[in-house]
Amino acid sequence: MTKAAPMEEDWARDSSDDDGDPSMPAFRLHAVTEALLADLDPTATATQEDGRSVDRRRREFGRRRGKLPQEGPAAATGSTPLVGGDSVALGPGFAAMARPPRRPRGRVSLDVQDYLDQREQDEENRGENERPRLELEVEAIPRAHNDGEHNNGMRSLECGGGQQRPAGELGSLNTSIPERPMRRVVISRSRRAGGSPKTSSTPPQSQRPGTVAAVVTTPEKQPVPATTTRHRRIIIRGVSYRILRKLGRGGSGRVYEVMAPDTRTWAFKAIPLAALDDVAKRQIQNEVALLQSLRSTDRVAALHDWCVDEAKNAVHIIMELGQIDLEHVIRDHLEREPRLDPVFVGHYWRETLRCVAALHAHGIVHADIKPANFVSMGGVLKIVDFGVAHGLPDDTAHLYLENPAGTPSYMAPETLRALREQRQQASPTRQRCDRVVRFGTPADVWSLGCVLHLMVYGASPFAHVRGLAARVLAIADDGGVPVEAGGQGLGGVPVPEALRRTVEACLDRDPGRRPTAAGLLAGRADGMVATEAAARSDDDGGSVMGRDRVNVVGRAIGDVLEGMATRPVPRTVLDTWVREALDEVGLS
Ligand SMILES: Nc1ncnc2c1ncn2[C@@H]1O[C@H](COP(=O)(O)OP(=O)(O)OP(=O)(O)O)[C@@H](O)[C@H]1O
Repeated sequence: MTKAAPMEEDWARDSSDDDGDPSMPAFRLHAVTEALLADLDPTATATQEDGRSVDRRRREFGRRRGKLPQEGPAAATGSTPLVGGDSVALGPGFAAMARPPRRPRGRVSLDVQDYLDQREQDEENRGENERPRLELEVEAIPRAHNDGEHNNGMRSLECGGGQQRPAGELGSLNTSIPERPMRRVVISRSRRAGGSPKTSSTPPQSQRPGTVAAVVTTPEKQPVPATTTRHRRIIIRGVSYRILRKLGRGGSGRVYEVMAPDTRTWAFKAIPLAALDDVAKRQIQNEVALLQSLRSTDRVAALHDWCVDEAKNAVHIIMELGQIDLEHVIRDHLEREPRLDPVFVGHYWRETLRCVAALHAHGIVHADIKPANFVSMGGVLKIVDFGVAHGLPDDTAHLYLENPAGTPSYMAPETLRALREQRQQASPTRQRCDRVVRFGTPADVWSLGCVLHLMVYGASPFAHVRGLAARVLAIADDGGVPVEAGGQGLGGVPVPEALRRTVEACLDRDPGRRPTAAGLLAGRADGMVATEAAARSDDDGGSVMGRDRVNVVGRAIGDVLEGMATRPVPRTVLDTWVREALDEVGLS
């Protein structure tokens, strides 16, 4: 059976992929990996390499001037264009880490440059069979959990043929995962050098040294994959989608906007399997299964199609396309007007509540609620990313998870505490069944409270705590210190009492005392916690907006008009907006 390495795909070769993503939780970086990365001294390596390159070039010039004898077959063989890069590999300790030879700086005439490039390439080609294959071995970082026991060791993934698996067969992927998994990462030269490959002279993938194809251990011809990507296209089960742009990137994969032959646009999520262990693969299987079961739920991005592409060793998902995620909505809003805006907060608070209530009604805990996982679709928010979501067994409020996950700043204290205990208990001899965590719908409500806090105060509740470890500790602190919501919101705007109480109720350290999403929606029209104080102070019987009714109505109508001006709004959505605006001020 052919050992397949992850393929470098055309659509994935997007230089913008490499930029830092603030929504990517650094938490997922295993501590050991962090330490190893900290050990790297790329400057030193580069200096040595530069030194070697300079020597080599000096010798070369000498030879050209006839001062030194020619050596090696490379000089005699004709030219081989320098394209792609060698498969570099770093063993443990990264002793072998080498940067690609640098081009000489300064004024070098073109022919000399070409000659040097060719020379370097020849040297590399000559050494190809002599050098052991260099590989980067890093700690495997399974998606969405940071599991000490399962991150060590070497991992290899075998998968046969280039056929797509029909839906439902993800679990039957032929994988071979030894006890101590370790991810094998091959870095092509173009990536390491931080540039994109030459487009003009790029040979087919199979000829390019240094692309991942070059490290497939068997020199057999690769089968033609059922899913192909030429000219930024992806073919999924016979349907060819044109890739239009990248929408986002998360811990598990990248999301692109694609267009089907009938010109309908969709979101395409590509989840590479190569970096995942068995547990993470089960999570993806779980994500797809949940998306399938939630097809009829109007608050979830609908699954359109999916497949496992073994040739690319990835799961490909086609789903309903959203225009923008809530993280960007909030960021744009705060940039435009860094002041607490009760209309804005009220609208998106109810939208997020509705999404989460819909999931909980289906007995599902999302487990990774954060602004980036709400996407606006036709004027309403829907939830994406069910990678770590779980169905609750029967009618119980909690389930037991081996691998609780999420984004630390939005994770509930009980989950973080359990994770900490897991880690303290973890030892190579312990059984996996020891490491389970009680987890339930209140954890999602905590995360919702964090989203609300962000909208009201401009930051998540523990954002002021510097450093991830310290922040995790602060959130998990069970010293009984309640989270207090301040009286002044963003821009010094006074926070309405009900809004403040709602933040505090959702961020109650005791999961049992938190309100439920459905309960909040069923209570007041604005989805806020009903409090006596709020009821007394608000002359409309409890609406948080009561005191500034006229102003709020005006702004709500302004928002509706603004929304209509920027994009086509279906009548049903418009009706919803108007109803909500009226609800907000108690006029419905
Ligand atoms: N259906 C969609 N329509 C539009 N954009 C989307 C869609 N799904 C995802 N995105 C964008 O892609 C980003 C990453 O998607 P997603 O959260 O599914 O990836 P992930 O790898 O599972 O992320 P995470 O690290 O949160 O687990 C989202 O934050 C969002 O901006």
